[in-house]
Amino acid sequence: MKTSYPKQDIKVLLLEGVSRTAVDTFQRAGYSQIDYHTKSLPDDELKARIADAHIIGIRSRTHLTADVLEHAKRLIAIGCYCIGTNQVDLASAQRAGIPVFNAPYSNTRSVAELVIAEAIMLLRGIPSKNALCHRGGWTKSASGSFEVRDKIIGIVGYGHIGTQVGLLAEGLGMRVIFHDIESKLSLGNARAASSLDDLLERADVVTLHVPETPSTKLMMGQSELAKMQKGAVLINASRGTVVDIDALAEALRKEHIAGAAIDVFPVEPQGNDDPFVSPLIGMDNVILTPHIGGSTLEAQDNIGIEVASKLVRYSDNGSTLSAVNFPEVTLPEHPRSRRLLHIHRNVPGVLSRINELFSAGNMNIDAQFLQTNAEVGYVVIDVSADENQAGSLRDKLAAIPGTLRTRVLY
Ligand SMILES: NC(=O)C1=CN([C@@H]2O[C@H](COP(=O)(O)OP(=O)(O)OC[C@H]3O[C@@H](n4cnc5c(N)ncnc54)[C@H](O)[C@@H]3O)[C@@H](O)[C@H]2O)C=CC1
Ligand SMILES: O=C(O)C(=O)COP(=O)(O)O
Repeated sequence: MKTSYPKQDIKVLLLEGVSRTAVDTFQRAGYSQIDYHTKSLPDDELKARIADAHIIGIRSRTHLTADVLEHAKRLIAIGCYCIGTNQVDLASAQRAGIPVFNAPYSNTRSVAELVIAEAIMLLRGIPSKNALCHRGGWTKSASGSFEVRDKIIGIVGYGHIGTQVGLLAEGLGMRVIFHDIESKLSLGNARAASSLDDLLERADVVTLHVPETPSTKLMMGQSELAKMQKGAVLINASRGTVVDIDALAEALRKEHIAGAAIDVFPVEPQGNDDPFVSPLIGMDNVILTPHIGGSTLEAQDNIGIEVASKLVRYSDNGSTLSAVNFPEVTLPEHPRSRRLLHIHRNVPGVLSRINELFSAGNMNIDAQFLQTNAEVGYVVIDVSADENQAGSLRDKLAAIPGTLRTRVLY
């Protein structure tokens, strides 16, 4: 699709080594200005580079705060090449008229598989045995080694990943209980625990699958860890803010918790080769992984295509389907019309001002799509107009009070 603003002038900034499938997807769609980085960028460099980017693609490490977004004067869309979107100030992006897209399921299975592997490893005490063998030691003993069969796995956050973990665990003969703040349909024989405390008191394996939100911040602190059964194990592949890492280190030192597998940390290095610091370093009974729960080639390749396609679709066509912070509008193409986009604060009177503009210009509207949420309204107008008329309409649309952004798409 040929757009009014030439695609070769649209700058795409891709960070954190997103899959090359993302680059291919952009290139195949005609986008050639791709600035690709394998790491996240320090704040200053991020602000400098985002200043003239039209599209940015990040993973979990890059924080797009209100302050950073202030510098993003030309940004039209953000792609999170992952599930979590906590690293983006979604409200600020919305107020700036910038939709945010992610890949809500592409790495779900990868995380679930890792968690199951870790549950088996931890209940067998493998991390310590492995570490000792590497040091030339030998502990051939069944002491502290258990089958997962018939053990209880307690899943905190029974969403996409949590339910997958539950199904896989049940396939291994585990008993599944879960805790969620929403009422959830139990899959298989899973049962809802009556509370988080109830889950912690009963589970042999506690695994966390909640998003980073104010309600999950440090939800596993000293007192919650103390409520876990002596000898139970903890897995965290959600977000580093969910567990009080010092309290966990202490519970492990005291051998109240027998082992842990931790994939996410309160502070993570900016990229490979940067140093990793954690109070858990050196603990033989802890599996430490560098935030790779979702890092399988299958997942990353799919994510690359999925998120880049959503960004291309928005940039080419205006579709915001599956945006996480924005009214969702999905649109058939009307190549014989001119397409104008108008993003505005959701205040009374904007739509009538838009319609007045078109009726005053005696212009035929071929199609109009509108969606609003509490904060923002998004209108797409297909109109029979020539290039000059469309340009002048855009200027008039931009002058309507409450306007956040306006574009002639094609
Ligand atoms: N380690 C890694 O590489 C990866 C980590 N993740 C993390 O896993 C998280 C979960 O992913 P999904 O399962 O896809 O999300 P989801 O949105 O499908 O599920 C999250 C569940 O947590 C529940 N929840 C929210 N607050 C809660 C609370 N305070 N207490 C109990 N339950 C609560 C929600 O109601 C929901 O059911 C993501 O937000 C992301 O942070 C996701 C993918 C890869
Ligand atoms: O999908 C998520 O939310 C993840 O945590 C994975 O993040 P990553 O793309 O590996 O930085």
